[in-house]
Amino acid sequence: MASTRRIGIAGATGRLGSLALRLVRDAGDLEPVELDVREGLELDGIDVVFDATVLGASQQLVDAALDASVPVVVATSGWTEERIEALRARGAERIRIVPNFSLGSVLETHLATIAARHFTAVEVVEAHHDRKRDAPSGTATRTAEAIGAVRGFAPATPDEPSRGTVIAGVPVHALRLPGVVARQEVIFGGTGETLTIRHDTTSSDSYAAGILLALRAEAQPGVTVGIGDLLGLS
Ligand SMILES: NC(=O)C1=CN([C@@H]2O[C@H](COP(=O)(O)OP(=O)(O)OC[C@H]3O[C@@H](n4cnc5c(N)ncnc54)[C@H](OP(=O)(O)O)[C@@H]3O)[C@@H](O)[C@H]2O)C=CC1
Ligand SMILES: O=C(O)C1=N[C@H](C(=O)O)C[C@H](O)C1
Repeated sequence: MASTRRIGIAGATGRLGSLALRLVRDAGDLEPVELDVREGLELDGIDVVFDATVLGASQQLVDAALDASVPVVVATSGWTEERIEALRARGAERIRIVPNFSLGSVLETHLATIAARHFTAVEVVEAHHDRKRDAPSGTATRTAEAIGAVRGFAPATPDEPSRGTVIAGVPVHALRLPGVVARQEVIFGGTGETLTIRHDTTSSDSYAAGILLALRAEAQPGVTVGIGDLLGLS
């Protein structure tokens, strides 16, 4: 009989962490262990860490997991390409950083990288609930970085404050509003036309399948970004 995988969950009192806690509790093959980064980072007996906290705590947790050779699935936003490259330069192993667990969001970013080959101008507009602590979102940052890696973009009037934060040459605009869960539009501009790729998260239930997929997956060498590989996208 296969053994139960013990999942250490950091941020289990929060919105995403409590969803992960419930999913892991309800899964027959997984067992939850609540971790509080503020109270210490004892990872003995943990098979995989799931992190849904804030960037500073996430960095501490990743460091502790690397020391203890425990794989991590990072849900926390703020892991920019620059921070991920710094992890890789340290030889980090078995870290998966997932900007967004929802299938539609993963597809949106993937489709945007296809469209990026054909357009010379693009902007990203994201909207989230007003309790979100960070801006722009991890998903928008990752989407801009992925688009920017396909080809160079240069926004018109990049230095105007109302033109957003420019990430990898792509202006990113963030809205924070009650009534929204999460939404993102990637808008490409061309000659006489625009192409908008839009994803709406209507419930945090959209994260469930991706979380379980990542927690059950065999940990990959090095640092993996996203769950595209687990969905056959890369
Ligand atoms: N990858 C994805 O698909 C998704 C990612 N996210 C990301 O996950 C993260 C958490 O989001 P969400 O659950 O909405 O946030 P919440 O604010 O609801 O929860 C944050 C959790 O982190 C804990 N925490 C906060 N500060 C610290 C600290 N300094 N040290 C240790 N623990 C801390 C909180 O504990 P306490 O309450 O005790 O302060 C709480 O348990 C965000 O970065 C968000 O962007 C969110 C949704 C989906
Ligand atoms: O805080 C959230 O809610 C979300 N955070 C992630 C992000 O920053 O992209 C993922 C999703 O958008 C929900």
